[in-house]
Amino acid sequence: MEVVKMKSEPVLPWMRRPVDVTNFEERTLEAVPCLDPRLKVALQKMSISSLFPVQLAVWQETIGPGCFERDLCINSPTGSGKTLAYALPIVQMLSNRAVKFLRALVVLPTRDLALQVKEVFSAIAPAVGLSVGLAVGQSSIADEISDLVKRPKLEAGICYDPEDHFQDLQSAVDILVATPGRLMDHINTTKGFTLEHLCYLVVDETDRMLREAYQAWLLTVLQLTRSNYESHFRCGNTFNHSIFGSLKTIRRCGVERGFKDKPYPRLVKMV
Ligand SMILES: Nc1ncnc2c1ncn2[C@@H]1O[C@H](COP(=O)(O)OP(=O)(O)OP(=O)(O)O)[C@@H](O)[C@H]1O
Repeated sequence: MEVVKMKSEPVLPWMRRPVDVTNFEERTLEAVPCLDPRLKVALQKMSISSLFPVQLAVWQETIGPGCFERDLCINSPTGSGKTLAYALPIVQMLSNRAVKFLRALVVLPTRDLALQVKEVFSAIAPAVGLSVGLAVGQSSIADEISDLVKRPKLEAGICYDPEDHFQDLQSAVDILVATPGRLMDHINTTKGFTLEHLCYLVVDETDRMLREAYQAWLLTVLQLTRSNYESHFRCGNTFNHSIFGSLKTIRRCGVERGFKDKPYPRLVKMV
C-alpha cells in the first residue's frame, strides 16, 4: 500500500484563529479603550471622530487584550482604513520611548504609496514626540541621510577620530517609511543607519511586494534584525534566496518570530 506523506506547511496563528473584521463596528474615539489622549486630539485634527471596523479589530489585537501577542496579517478592502489600522497602534506603542532609535519600518512598493503612508504617520506621531522619516528617492541620498541620521555637533579646532565620530551617529527618526530600493541603499551605504533596534516591520501591499522582484530587501532586513537571537531564528541553512522569494517565507518568519517572548520585530503584513 502506498502511504501518501502530507508535507507539513507552517501555519500562522492568524490562519488558525482569524479575527473577522465584519464582526466589528465603527466606534467613536471616546469609546476606544486606552487611546492616548494626545493621539485622540491628533486624530480629531484629521477630522477623524471614530475608528473604522478594521482599525478597531487591529487595535484589539495590539493595544487591547491581544497586546501585540502575535504577528498580524490584515486583509480588508481598499479604502477601509488599513493604513491608520497599523499606524495608530505602532505610534501608541512607541509613544513612551525616551531614546530615539529607528524602531518601526514600513516598506511599500512605490514612492507615491510611501508618501501617502508617511503623511498618515506624520499626522499623528509628532503628537507623542516621535519623528517620521522617508526613504524613497524623492530627494538626493545626501539630503535623505541628513534627515535620517543625526550627527553630533563638532567643535572647531578639535581633531576627531573618524571611528569615534561614527559611534556617535544616532537615528533622527523613530519611524521610517521606505521603498525597497532606497532602503537597501541606506542599509548598504549610510553610516549610522541601523535596524538593530527595530520593533515593528510593516510590509504593506504584500501581494505586490512579493510578486515583484523586491525580495532581497526582506532577506536583508530579517537578517539584520535577528542578530541578538540567532538561536531562535533558523535562517542559515533553512532559508535561502529562493525560499525568500515566496509568501511562504513570511509565513515561516511569522511562525518563528510571531509570539511574545520570541524575537522581535513584530511583523505586520498588509494584503
Ligand atoms: N477612522 C477614519 N475616519 C475617517 N476617515 C478615515 C478613517 N480612517 C481612514 N480614513 C480615510 O479613509 C481613506 C482610506 O484609507 P486608507 O488609504 O488607509 O485605506 P486602505 O485600506 O489602506 O486602502 P488601500 O487598500 O487602497 O491601501 C483615507 O482617505 C483616510 O484618510
